[in-house]
Amino acid sequence: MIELKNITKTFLHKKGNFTALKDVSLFVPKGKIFGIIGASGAGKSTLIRTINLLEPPTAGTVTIDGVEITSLSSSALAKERRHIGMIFQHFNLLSSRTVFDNVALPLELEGWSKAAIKERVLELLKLVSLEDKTDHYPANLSGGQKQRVAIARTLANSPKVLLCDEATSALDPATTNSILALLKDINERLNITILLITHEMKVIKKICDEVAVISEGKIIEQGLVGEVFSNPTHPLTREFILEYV
Ligand SMILES: Nc1ncnc2c1ncn2[C@@H]1O[C@H](COP(=O)(O)OP(=O)(O)OP(=O)(O)O)[C@@H](O)[C@H]1O
Repeated sequence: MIELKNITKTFLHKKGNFTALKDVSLFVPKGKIFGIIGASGAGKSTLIRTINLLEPPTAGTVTIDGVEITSLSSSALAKERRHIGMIFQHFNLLSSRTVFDNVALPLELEGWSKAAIKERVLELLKLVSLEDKTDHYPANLSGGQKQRVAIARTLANSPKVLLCDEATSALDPATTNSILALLKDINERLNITILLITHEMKVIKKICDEVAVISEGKIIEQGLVGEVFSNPTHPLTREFILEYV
């Protein structure tokens, strides 16, 4: 479903270039939850941003559901991007819009009718258990509620893939668990493939089917979560597991 082949990303600067991703290859099967774990500065954010080409790779290809998006024109890419949802650590909601209007935004941009928007937004808010907050503004919501709004908004376009950029890192442990449970529920109910990045092994253990460990821009280990936990081959993977247990 998501295939990265030989992705390299070099940031070009006058003071010197920096290669943040080095020959990264990954395959995320349809309907699975795939986690990428790494320490600060390992290249996680850069990697997840290359998947929807927010950060175009310097070399390598990205293929989503059979479409190699790295070779598309900008108009074709804009169309494909609608199938790729993304949520962020700091939610990225519009503070001047209510919960309802935040979720409605992608549908307004697609030219949906008012009646169809209302039906869809209420359905999405029910899915994330926020039916009672439609008229609230983001400033009056908890962190977990804000992330639920962001999830509902990104699901509005019925994406095939959901990218989660440290989606629970700003949340307390109980709220983290409820958001992870929601992501698992969405994955199972809507069959959406999820790729997430995190610095916490408990996130991987809780919902991921497969995991890759990234260090200094390279994937140093990957496999099924159960197998990597029972038989880690790289010292850094062992460190992450020890922090978890
Ligand atoms: N625009 C940029 N120009 C130059 N270097 C960059 C740029 N963006 C990221 N980097 C560098 O690339 C490396 C990887 O950064 P990245 O943000 O992907 O790491 P990360 O694993 O997500 O870290 P964190 O968990 O702290 O967010 C870092 O050394 C960072 O300084």
